Amino acid sequence: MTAQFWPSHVVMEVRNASKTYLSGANEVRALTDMTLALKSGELTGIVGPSGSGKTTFLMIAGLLEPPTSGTVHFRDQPIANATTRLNNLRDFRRTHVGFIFQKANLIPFLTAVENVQIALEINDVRPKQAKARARELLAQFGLDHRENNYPSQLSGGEQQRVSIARALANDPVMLLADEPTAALDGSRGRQVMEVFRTLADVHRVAVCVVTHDPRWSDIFDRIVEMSDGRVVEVRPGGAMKARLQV
Ligand SMILES: Nc1ncnc2c1ncn2[C@@H]1O[C@H](COP(=O)(O)OP(=O)(O)OP(=O)(O)O)[C@@H](O)[C@H]1O
Repeated sequence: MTAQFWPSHVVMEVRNASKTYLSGANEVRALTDMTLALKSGELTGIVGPSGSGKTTFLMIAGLLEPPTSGTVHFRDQPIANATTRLNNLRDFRRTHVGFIFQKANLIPFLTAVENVQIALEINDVRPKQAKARARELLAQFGLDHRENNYPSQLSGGEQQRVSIARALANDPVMLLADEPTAALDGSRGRQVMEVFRTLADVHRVAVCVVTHDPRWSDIFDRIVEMSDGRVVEVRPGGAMKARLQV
């Protein structure tokens, strides 16, 4: 039996969430009554025009922004709503959620290996083990020869790969990525998407990727299309279609 047929469960669910930002005197409605569950072992792509609320959804699902109304549930237990102090969930985020943003956001005065290592040490992994794990992760992304370089000495694509290694350091149950391949060339981009596919299939991580790039649609289980702060369509991606045809 292959991994993809193992039962999956809902890891994080955003329920009936709306989000309004204040922009000067104006209110901007970024999400309207959005419900979406992210399941273990599932690779979800989120697509939609600029300003449709994709990043806002990731921020709410990742407990970096509270919804204005609605709730976020972790394994069926409510974990956040409009009144939750998200600072109190910092430890929870560190141990359960991996984030990858458009920009790598590495710490400039730490080397590549130290940038990954620190994510482990914050979670009480001993320095020696943390370094070994960090080196292993960097090697997986073809960065073994770059581990002692500082971010300013790395290309944009290399920096992004370090940030992916950092996001995976603590074995998150959920990985949220916002345009992770935007700074990568085609083959590096595919390599990253294939890592996400493996994380979902083998490690049963719930992976959710915001992307504008139509080349990856074959690799997703499902594609969620957003428009104007709402989900307008959920369709099977290529991975799910391939399975249905087995
Ligand atoms: N911090 C903020 N303050 C004010 N308005 C915001 C803020 N963040 C997002 N918005 C607004 O909310 C709406 C949704 O933004 P969001 O970034 O979620 O869209 P997106 O689909 O991710 O866009 P893109 O593809 O351009 O990244 C937009 O109108 C945006 O301008």
